[in-house]
Amino acid sequence: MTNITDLGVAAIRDGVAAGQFSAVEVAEAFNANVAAAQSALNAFIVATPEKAIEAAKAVDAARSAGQALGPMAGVPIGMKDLFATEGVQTTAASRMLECFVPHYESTVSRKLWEAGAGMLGKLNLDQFAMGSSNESSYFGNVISPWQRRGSNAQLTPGGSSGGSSAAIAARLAPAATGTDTGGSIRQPAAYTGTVGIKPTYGRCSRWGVVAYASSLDQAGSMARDVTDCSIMLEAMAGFDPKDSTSLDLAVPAWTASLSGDLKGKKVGIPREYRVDGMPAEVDAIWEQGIAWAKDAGAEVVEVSLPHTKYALAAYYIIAPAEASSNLARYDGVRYGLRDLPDGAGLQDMYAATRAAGFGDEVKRRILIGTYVLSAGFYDAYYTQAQKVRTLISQDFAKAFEQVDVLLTPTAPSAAFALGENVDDPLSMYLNDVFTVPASLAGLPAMSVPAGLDAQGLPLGLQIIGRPLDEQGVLNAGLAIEARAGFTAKPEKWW
Ligand SMILES: NC(=O)C[C@H](N)C(=O)O
Repeated sequence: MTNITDLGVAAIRDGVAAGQFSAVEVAEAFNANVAAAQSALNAFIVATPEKAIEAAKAVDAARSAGQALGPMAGVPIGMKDLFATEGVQTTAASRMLECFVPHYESTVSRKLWEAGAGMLGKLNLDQFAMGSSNESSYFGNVISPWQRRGSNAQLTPGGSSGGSSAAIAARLAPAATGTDTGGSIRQPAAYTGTVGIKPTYGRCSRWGVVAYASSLDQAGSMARDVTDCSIMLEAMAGFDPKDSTSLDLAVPAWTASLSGDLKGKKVGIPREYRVDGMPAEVDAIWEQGIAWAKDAGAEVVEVSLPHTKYALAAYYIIAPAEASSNLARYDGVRYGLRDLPDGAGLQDMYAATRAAGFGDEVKRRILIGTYVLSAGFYDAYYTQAQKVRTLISQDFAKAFEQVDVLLTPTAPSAAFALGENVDDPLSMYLNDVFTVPASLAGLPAMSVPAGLDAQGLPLGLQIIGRPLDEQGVLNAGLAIEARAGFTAKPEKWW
């Protein structure tokens, strides 16, 4: 029999339901992989093997009693450490929240437990989800299970959901939650040969998710194939009165309607995504993706998204602006770290707490955000960026009059080495060039693994859909997945 830890969400759930193995056996197998990989990969901030076993026992008992099982029954998952989990440390990979143990459960995680999933632990990430490489984590960066052929240089698993992507690729979890503000699900998925979907803004509740940039933050699912991502997203999504931006819409039966047949569909190729200096292999995989879309029956047409070149700049104004406001709550008074130097007054406490509790990248964004919102610069930066955001949304709306989905590379390169961009924030931000436009427009988008580059590293293709058309995105993803036949996995060195 195949190793249990090579199985995905659907296979585990169906195997447990059919009695091929127990949920406890599954949880034990993944718990063992988590423990064995921790010192090498650092994918988890806290492992919770007992939680995984507890949930598995409940599923096994329900099965024995002949009760109906949920859509994630018996599936142990990793939880990005940005989701509040009752009684379990929730850090956002920061010193500020190192000792924060919530008294409540985020809506998304609660829904997953209700669907029968169990928690393997809290996954590492970039601090407050700010970053593209995982190097801003207070708990040390995650190390990708992937390595370049013939090299043991350590690579990034992407970010900010890098613990999630690394854990899935290394078989420490069959699936994991992610959050995506400007690419944090899609880019790590692309770097690790995994699948990740960010749904339409408002599909998943943000209640109980540590806030970064509230008008952009969106939870989503990450797994090893499109079907598994779809199953998990269905369990996570849905209206939540506790989140004022949550969409009051029923969750469609995406998984039951999955189809990789693109006959009658139009796939758009945005001209402006052909940027100078992109590695030839990224271009080549994009061409390959176009051929696969045609093979699946789609008509492929070129479209224009004329304001694309302003997206990155607008994102790195809007996201820090919102972050500077959201992170004002960490003042040492209410919760989180408090640094109260001897004889200090209130202002000194604020300053000392924030100096000690935030890492450099978080401070950089608070500074940028505060600057672009300040009286003299608000119109020049923040208002301009909001106008650009509207233009970008209009570009997409126009393109979607012509086509059903868009196909692009997910990232401008394969995974880079740790340390390579860490002192150069601008080149780090450039990683997000293909992912931020869909974020600014609140559109559903996913990354699907498409192949390996010459160094043996995964490359991903991005599919962007109309608002609320997760189905169209998933179907196009399935069509690409079926043709890419991506089965590569990292060679085990940890
Ligand atoms: N959170 C994200 O979506 C990651 C993005 N690279 C950022 O730093 O904002």
